[in-house]
Amino acid sequence: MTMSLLRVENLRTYFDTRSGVMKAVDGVDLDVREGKTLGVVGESGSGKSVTALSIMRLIERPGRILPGSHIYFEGKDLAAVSERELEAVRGNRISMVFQEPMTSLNPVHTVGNQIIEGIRLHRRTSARQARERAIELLELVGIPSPERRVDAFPHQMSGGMRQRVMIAMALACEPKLLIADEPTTALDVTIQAQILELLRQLRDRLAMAVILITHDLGVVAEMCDDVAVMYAGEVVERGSVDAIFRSPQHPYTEALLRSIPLLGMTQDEPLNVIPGVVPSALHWPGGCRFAARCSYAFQHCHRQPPALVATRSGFAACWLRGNATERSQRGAATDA
Ligand SMILES: Nc1ncnc2c1ncn2[C@@H]1O[C@H](COP(=O)(O)OP(=O)(O)OP(=O)(O)O)[C@@H](O)[C@H]1O
Repeated sequence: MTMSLLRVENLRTYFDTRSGVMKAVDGVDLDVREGKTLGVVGESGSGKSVTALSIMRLIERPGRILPGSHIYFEGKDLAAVSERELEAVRGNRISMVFQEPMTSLNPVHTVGNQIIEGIRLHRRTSARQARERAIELLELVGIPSPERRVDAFPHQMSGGMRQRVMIAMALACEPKLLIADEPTTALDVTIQAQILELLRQLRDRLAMAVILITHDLGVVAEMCDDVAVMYAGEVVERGSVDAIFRSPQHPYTEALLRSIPLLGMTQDEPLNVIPGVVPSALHWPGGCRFAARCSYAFQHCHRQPPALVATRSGFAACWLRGNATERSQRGAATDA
């Protein structure tokens, strides 16, 4: 059994907007095992990015992480530590790679200087040593002629190369956990595959854990050990990829799996799209949030929210799955 590296419990992140309180993340539990990859999947707006940003405590006003949220990592609750303590973790023990490298890289500095800045923020090294380490990192992420590329500016590189630079920056301090939020969405399909392959190699070589946020269950199948399925600000199912792909217990997971394009399908064959839309984070429905789109829903589903309880594939929040536990006991159920 692999040890837990990160445990998120009852994470709630709300945004106070003019129209009301957006309950973007509303009681999320996650578990990331040491050296393993957790895929976080779900439709747009389900709260994946807000969850990732909350783990790093990068939520800015009007957003707030609510009391009672816990982010346990290396013996600390990151939801409760001081900003100063957090700075020692961020970019050092936990790093993040975002979707669009051009918005994260500074256009007026060379990529080398940006990597060096990251290294020197957390490590006492001379400028020369840091530059050598930057070249080493560029080589590690597969950038050709790193001695020359270290002095290049972001706009002189292709999208794929820039994403490699972002990964190099994230790895500068050999983090125990890398959070990658849709790291390949902005890239061409062939480059996407290369970046995912690079992430997989680096995870094994550096023995780090990865949280991979994606829309794409095909990517989860290839890359991840565990998966958490998010819907409307909650995790509705989680467990090992093998078990959940073989035997999904939540109707939403089932529907997502049915919507994966299969090899050999022609472009004009319709995919199984899930009818209906995700409800608004301003007004989550009172019962199961998926009930309005669920073909199995019965009356009770619309009234009472189901708890996340143990199933044969992991944990699922569905009244069809022997869900006798009330929501107030959710914590106990997820710890079981
Ligand atoms: N700064 C903000 N102010 C108000 N609401 C926000 C803010 N950031 C996110 N939200 C809301 O939080 C909800 C969750 O957003 P989030 O970006 O986490 O979804 P996601 O699952 O990552 O979607 P996508 O796959 O499109 O990135 C959305 O309803 C979004 O509108």
